[in-house]
Amino acid sequence: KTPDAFKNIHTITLFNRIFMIITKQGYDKLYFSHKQYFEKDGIVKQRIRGKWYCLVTDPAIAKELLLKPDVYPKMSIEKLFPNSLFAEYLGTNVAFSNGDVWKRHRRVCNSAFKSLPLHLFAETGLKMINTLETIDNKPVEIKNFMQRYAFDVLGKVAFGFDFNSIGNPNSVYITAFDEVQKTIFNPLSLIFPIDRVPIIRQQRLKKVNKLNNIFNEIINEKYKALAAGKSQGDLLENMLNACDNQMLSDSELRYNLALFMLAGHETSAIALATTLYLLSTYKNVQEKAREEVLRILGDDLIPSADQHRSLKYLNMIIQENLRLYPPAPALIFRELTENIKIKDTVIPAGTPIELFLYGIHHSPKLWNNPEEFLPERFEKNDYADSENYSWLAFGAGTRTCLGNNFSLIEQRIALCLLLRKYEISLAPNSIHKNGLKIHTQMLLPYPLDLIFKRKD
Ligand code: HEM
Repeated sequence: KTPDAFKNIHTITLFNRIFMIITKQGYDKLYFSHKQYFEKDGIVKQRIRGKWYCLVTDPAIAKELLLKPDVYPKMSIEKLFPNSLFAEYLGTNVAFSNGDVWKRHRRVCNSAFKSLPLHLFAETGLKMINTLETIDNKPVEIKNFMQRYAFDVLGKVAFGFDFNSIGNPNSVYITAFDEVQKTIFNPLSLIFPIDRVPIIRQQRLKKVNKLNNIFNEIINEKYKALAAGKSQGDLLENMLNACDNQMLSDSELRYNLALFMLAGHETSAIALATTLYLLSTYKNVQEKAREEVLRILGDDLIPSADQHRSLKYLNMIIQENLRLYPPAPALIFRELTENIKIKDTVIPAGTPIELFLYGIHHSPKLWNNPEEFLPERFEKNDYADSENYSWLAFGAGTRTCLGNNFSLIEQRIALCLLLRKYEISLAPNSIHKNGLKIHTQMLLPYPLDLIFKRKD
């Protein structure tokens, strides 16, 4: 029986949600097919495994939830996916913990992310552009290519390790990661917890263990390198230095490395793929961005820290892309420890709430012509200016994305290198010629072939 509190809130039926997942419809469809309710009430509900969950697009509620993490803590993975391999793989980490445990993890991670090693980003960027050179003028499936670039950036910058997936698409590392990603991060697993079936669990556990062994090996190699006085300035090294007084155990370190791979790989790759799609479609924007890159960088291939800040137009493009196609279209569930009032409805304590930022980013109440790609709308604002909670691509408040600068550096380096060298176009007869086609909850575009024609 639906409790009174929920009676007036529109329901997305379980059938509807399962149908969307099976037919690979993205979060864009979820918003547009229920837009009238999101716009009228700022909230809809769905019932999963006997419990009501709410999806919220009201920016005032977003502010309330994000500014009071103690009242609205993140729901633990164990509660979200009980006994799942997802929970086992990610353990206790900085993104899913709360309170003092989160503070301890975040302190160590903050010290690692504080000074990002630009030289390691640059190294991987140059490798990426040199590989592209060998496929000059032929269609490149850019989502996969950018996944490999983002994977190698994480390897180098976060772990000081060369995964070499740009050089070798079948590298054992990316294969091990993909296998885990495909099997344990399945959107249907929230509804059907098939991980608990013993035979399936055993098969999947083997894949998780294989990947965990890779992470353990990386940590051990790093200990040895540090003992031998070898330093690269990567994040793992900074974390180990910050852990002198045992703030994180080895397994907690591993859980965080696994989390960085999860949080920072697909997100950045999607952001780059969708930006390149936009540049290939809006040639005037591409030309203006190229002109800025050449003007600010001169003969430098990789932007310096100062040049990163001066790339104003490129930053506007990146920000507008993250508004239109937020790679994390919904935040991790928060669990209400107090009742919360939305319009005239009181949502009772205990209800899981998901901030649906795709809906916030596309709301006509918050944005003029929300479906249009207009980098100029960010002319006067910068990333920090999300005061009205209408732009939340990296979240907000104390739980804001730890890797936001990491990803922005990675994106700017790739875009500078590509814009300088190539004219970027959609491949002829692309399925995306009338708009980007997206699938799954992560806003992944369907295979996206682009042509990179060398500019002389
Ligand atoms: C375009 C790229 C990225 C996007 C759009 C993105 C988005 C987000 C968002 C929306 C959150 C907040 C989640 C919430 O409040 O529920 C978040 C948190 C987080 N992100 Fe990112 N992220 C990106 C890249 C990265 C990278 C590259 C890393 C690491 C290398 C990273 C690591 C994290 C971590 C550790 C948290 C949890 C922080 C905490 O709870 O204290 N992210 N990210």
